[in-house]
Amino acid sequence: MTNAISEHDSDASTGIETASQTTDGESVEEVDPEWTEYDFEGEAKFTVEDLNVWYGDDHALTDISMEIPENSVTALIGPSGCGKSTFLRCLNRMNDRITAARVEGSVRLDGDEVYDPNTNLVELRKRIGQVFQSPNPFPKSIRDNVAYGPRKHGDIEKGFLARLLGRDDADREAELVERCLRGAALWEEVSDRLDDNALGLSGGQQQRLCIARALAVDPDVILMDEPASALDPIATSKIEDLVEDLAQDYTVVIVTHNMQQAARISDQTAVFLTGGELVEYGDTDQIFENPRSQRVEDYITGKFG
Ligand SMILES: Nc1ncnc2c1ncn2[C@@H]1O[C@H](COP(=O)(O)OP(=O)(O)OP(=O)(O)O)[C@@H](O)[C@H]1O
Repeated sequence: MTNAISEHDSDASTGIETASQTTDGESVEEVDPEWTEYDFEGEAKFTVEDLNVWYGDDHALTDISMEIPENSVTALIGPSGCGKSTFLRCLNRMNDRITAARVEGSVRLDGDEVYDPNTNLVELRKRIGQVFQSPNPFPKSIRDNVAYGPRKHGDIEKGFLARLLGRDDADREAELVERCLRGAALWEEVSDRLDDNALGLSGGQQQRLCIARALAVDPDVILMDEPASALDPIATSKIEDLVEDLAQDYTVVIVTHNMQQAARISDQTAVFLTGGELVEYGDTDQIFENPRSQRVEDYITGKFG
């Protein structure tokens, strides 16, 4: 499968690198559309076409077109301010919450247009879980954190009223809490204190709890924005192992500043560079061992960024 191509005017037929002039006369390598073509086996979970985002007059993402394969880990890397988080937020329409943000283009999830005015945002965000940079559990028990989404969406009925109406799902809830905590590799550490406050957990445990909370609404996709940046190396390594395991059942898209982490855990890597451009996208091994763009090579080898 060949993904859509960005619309820059470079010479794709020859694959020869071209250069354009910036306003200050500096020569900048132009993006070759072939660098963002990515052939992969299987189905695309997301198909992004001609995506542009502005914050007021600031053009944060420029003509992004790419397909994200299902049941795999896609890493988004690039220097600070290149639009990685903005791109992630486009996938579940979290940019809708930012008044200054304007989004144009198309994002399809399993073929359905995410930006269709009739898209049900509650359903969309049930299908797309999100984990943020800093762990943000609710100040409630471990159990309540995991069960929060299913209770809110009415998938689990619990409490006095549910008991009165004969709809108490206590067993289903216990099963769900265990399954999600196991899915987030946390069960062994907390199974004997499910009613303790989640804020008493370590940072790494809290982040895995947030992953368990995301799993509880049965999503297809998990978006992660630097989920390990606030964690120590041991907690980071647990999150990395977990991300690799999650990709067996979920489509994971992860923003990371840590290039070694992207190289370790992702199947494919998208490199965004200044100006909000997707400069190169492909198999992670290829991107790190044999990048086609000089700018990507310079970024990966630490010459800039
Ligand atoms: N809420 C916002 N309002 C206005 N401008 C924003 C907003 N969020 C991001 N931007 C701008 O959009 C551009 C891209 O930001 P974004 O946070 O997506 O980049 P990033 O690559 O994720 O950066 P970092 O790695 O530092 O988190 C930046 O110029 C940023 O200042």
